[in-house]
Amino acid sequence: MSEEFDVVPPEAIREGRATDAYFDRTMEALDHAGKNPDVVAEVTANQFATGTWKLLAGLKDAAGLLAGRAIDVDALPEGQLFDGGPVMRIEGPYQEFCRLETALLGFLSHPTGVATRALETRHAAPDSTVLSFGSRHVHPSLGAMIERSALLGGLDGFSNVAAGDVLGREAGGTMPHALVICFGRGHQEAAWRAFDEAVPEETPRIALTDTYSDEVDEALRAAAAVEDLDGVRLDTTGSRRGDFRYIAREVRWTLDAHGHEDVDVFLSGGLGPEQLRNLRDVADGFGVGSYVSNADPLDFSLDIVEVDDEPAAKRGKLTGKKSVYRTADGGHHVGLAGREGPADAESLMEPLLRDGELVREFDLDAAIERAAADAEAVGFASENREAE
Ligand SMILES: O=P(O)(O)OC[C@H]1O[C@H](OP(=O)(O)OP(=O)(O)O)[C@H](O)[C@@H]1O
Repeated sequence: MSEEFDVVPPEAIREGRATDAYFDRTMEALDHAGKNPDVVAEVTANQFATGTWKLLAGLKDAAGLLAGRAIDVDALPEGQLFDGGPVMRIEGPYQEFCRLETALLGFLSHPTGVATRALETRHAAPDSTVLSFGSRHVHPSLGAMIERSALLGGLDGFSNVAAGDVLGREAGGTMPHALVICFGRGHQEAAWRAFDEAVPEETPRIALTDTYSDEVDEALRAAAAVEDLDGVRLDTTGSRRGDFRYIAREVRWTLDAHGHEDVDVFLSGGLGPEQLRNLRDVADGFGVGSYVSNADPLDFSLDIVEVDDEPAAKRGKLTGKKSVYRTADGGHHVGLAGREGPADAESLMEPLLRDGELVREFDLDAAIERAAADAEAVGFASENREAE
């Protein structure tokens, strides 16, 4: 048995080996015919606006893949919302990037799906702490992508430790049921105290209080057992849940009644935007997993739209190099490049590579800020509420 995991290595991705085989055949056929036309190709999910905003993510890795090839690339900035039209444009000899299409689309499609779900989640509870707990649901090689996309969408933190190493940020979390169970039924205090004594001072003391018995009872016991307890987490199993909002309210009420107003209440387990809107006034924070991590990838495709300066495309696709604009009223407009755009509109495509050289810096914090500001500009939150 091989000791290697079944993971395509980064070098294979960079070399263009992580490709659909038909691109290898295409290269052979083009070489055989002595053809390598200058093309313009665009990455697009929907050609026309659909009324559904998406949040562009994955651009840093996409740029890293395309760097070093004799091509010019323009793209929307990472953290930009878009609704129809291209997010990236590649110009150059087709053979320079033919075999990279598969990995390029993957680098953009999956993070964009995850980041968009994170943004929806963020807007469902704008004033709460929301952490990404979902890396357990996906292949471990995707951990950093999941957590980076979750941050881009506005979540406050994440749980995957190795992703933290990749992103240069520290993972966070509370405690699992396994810790409490290791100390045995009836000995929850021992688990909470061991945690308090063992973890670094800066780690928030948040006790999991749903393992063996009633949440209200365990929350009070945790508050009594751990001096300066920061919070309790309820992850009540679905079959025992009844009304999670009532359970959270009762826990909050009882903690307050016993003088523990400063102990926060965190909730987790199967939560998404709908649940967060229902729970945000009775809890201080949430752990959200599958709703974000299990997002469907957005269906991006790469299409040639010009060959040797002439409009071209397969039928059903719009020919010609395009420009993308944010209009003054927060709308998204797509038009042919070189034509006049709407009055007072901001053109969104920016240079990414020039002759293979990276000409843009990637700053995750700046992208997070852009996503938040653009969501505001396009009315993402109110649109989301209308969709309820
Ligand atoms: O339901 P999701 O939104 O995907 O949330 C991710 C996980 O976080 C919670 O687990 P917890 O940390 O309590 O794990 P444990 O039961 O293994 O201790 C929850 O029960 C989920 O398993």
